[in-house]
Amino acid sequence: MSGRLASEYPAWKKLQEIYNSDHSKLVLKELFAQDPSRFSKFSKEYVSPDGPSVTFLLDYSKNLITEPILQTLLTLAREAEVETYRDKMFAGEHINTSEDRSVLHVALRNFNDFQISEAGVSEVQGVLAHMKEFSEAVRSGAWKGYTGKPINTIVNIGIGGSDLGPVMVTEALKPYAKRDLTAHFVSNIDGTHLAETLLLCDPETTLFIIASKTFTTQETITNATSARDWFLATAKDKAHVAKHFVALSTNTKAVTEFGIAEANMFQFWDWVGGRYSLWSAIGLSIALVIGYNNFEELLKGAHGMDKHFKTAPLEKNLPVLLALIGLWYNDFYGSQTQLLLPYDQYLHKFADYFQQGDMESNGKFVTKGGQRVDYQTGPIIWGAAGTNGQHSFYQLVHQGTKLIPADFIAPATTHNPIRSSLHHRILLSNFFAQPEALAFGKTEEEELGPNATEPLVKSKVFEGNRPSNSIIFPKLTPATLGALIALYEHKIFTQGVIWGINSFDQMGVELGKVLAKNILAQLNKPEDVIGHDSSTTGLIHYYQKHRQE
Ligand SMILES: O=P(O)(O)OC[C@H]1O[C@@H](O)[C@@H](O)[C@@H](O)[C@@H]1O
Repeated sequence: MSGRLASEYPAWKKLQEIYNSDHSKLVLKELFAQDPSRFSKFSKEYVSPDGPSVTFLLDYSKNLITEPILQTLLTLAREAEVETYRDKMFAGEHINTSEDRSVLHVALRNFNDFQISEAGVSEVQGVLAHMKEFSEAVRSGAWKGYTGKPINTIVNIGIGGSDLGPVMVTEALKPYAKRDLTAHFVSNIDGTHLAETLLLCDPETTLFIIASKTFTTQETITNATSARDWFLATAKDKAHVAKHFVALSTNTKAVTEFGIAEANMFQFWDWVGGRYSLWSAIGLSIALVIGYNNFEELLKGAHGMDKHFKTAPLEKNLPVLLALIGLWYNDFYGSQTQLLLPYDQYLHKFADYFQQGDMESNGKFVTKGGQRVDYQTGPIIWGAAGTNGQHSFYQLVHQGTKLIPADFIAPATTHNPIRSSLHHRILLSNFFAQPEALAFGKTEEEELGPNATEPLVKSKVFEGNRPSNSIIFPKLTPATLGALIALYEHKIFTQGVIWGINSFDQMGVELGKVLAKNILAQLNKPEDVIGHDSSTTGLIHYYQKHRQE
């Protein structure tokens, strides 16, 4: 039953035994030498079941696994009832127990395949139709600003899940963008973020999209209020707000109180988690930038992966395989982090996006049953795009003292084939070379030359045996991106079920918010600063002494 300690499952204990007795024998160079069919055994092609064509190859052969280890990991998934919990999610059961909510981002991209009865699900199509109509009106120029000019700039104001998804996807799908519609994203409460953005905007031609599930988030409401003030300083009449401000939210009351008419609100529901919300009305900025039809392709690509996750047997289920391999390093090898390395400049926000997606979902130390876990849960996610990382942090990945599993992700074809795709061939040669170097390294013997000195030779050794997955797909299309995002979403889900935690709440973000609110009320005068430790008090006093308003 999910909510149990993962360490209690028989397969977990078996994995620990295997690790203890065998891990020093798991040497990639030898595993590949012993088994010429290792690649075909440990790689799988995903082909979308229907809808827009999506294919990719997942090669997981460069991992420190054998067939028996993989089988034991799969047994662990079965003991943790991953399939049952997956089906509960798709059925709309309230698997987000702490908030008593269902978890239904899959319902946002459901094209009549899954029967889900939950309040709001039947409204999804209506909101999509509203998004289509609105985005087409803005893109065509039919939607006019208060002086009759068409919109040429959009500013999405939101934070966390109401920012990162739209930012990542609009960057990733830039080749599909309407280039004369500029999109900005303001998230940080730091006034610099808004101020610098407004310098690039004209009130007559700018549309503000206020994206907030709760519509109470301090950063977003403060930024939205300041943006409205800026707009009204020129537009004067409050009635003009209707042409320049729309809201994406579950909170109709707060939206209308802010001054945005219900007709300009795009609804979603409490069963959409913030970090799973780009598929909902939160995706409006995506639809505006790449067009509604491309947005729908993104949804369909994700839906294809949902069907795969829902129906493929565990041993062929790609999100499950990624989850199990990641768990092997996280819980038995003691790996603290997981790299996401897209060799595609358009995916330069992919790791940022899944920092929230993974770390807010699985950064939990208590099971659903309230027990403190005695094993590691969610990994630290990090990464960078293309070869940039190679010239900065890869040194540590290759020769440092830590084991850092990495996912390499790349398209076979570029959207920018300059110089007959020369750049892309160089990029991909690195995409192929890095996992090879990580896995197989370079020995002292290979390094010995006529003038070799001992320390120099040692410093040039690559121990190798550093694991990675590689994902390669034909081209970065909206549907392919949708499938890739859903792949990682379901990986996170699978790991969360095995660890017995609730991947769908985020209690850990609350304490800081409460403390900041209290401190904000004390910032005026030194004598107001009470109830803190000496460090916090000292820091606030220093600020009060040096600030200039
Ligand atoms: O969309 P709103 O409600 O403004 O929330 C924005 C973000 O707030 C944070 O504190 C987290 O809870 C995130 O999961 C969420 O995406």
